[in-house]
Amino acid sequence: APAAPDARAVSVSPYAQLRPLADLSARRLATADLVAAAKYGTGSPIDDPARERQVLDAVARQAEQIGADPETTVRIFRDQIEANKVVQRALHRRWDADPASAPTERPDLAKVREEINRVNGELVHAIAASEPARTAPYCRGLLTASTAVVVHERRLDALHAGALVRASRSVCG
Ligand SMILES: O=C(O)C(=O)C[C@]1(C(=O)O)C=C[C@@H](O)C=C1
Repeated sequence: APAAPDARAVSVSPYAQLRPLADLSARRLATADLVAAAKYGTGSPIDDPARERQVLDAVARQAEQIGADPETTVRIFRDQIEANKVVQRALHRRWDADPASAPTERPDLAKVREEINRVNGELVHAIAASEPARTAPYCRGLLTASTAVVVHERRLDALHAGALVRASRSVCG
């Protein structure tokens, strides 16, 4: 039988539930720079529907295993993926316009995906543990605050800050 959701979630403050979610989203978004560099100049498209399917199937399974809602989890992950693509597209445009700013080393996409998989697993848990906060009427305000703190702590530029907001679009509700 699937394990019950983390019982501690109900006793952790709503802000303390959303904060790790925002931080993990930012960590996942940081991988977009590496994916963009891995694909740049190789002809590999930014959009990889087969890989997206894999990611969404895996997180749905992981959510079920811990007794969390797979549909909510998938919905939130679709936004994580969209946000990742926002960053990749912007970087490719920037590098096309200014080749001197393009990366000089090409990361191994398989390695980057291993990191993405690790963050995905942590995100599934953070989504599950934040259920009370995500369904609370004050979720929006706390999410905005969490996002602002993460933007500041991680010194995110406008591109990544905007993408982080995109990533959290369907967290509340
Ligand atoms: O793994 C990739 O190729 C990525 O570009 C990352 C990612 C993701 O966010 O997981 C984003 C876009 C692709 O369509 C597939 C997956």
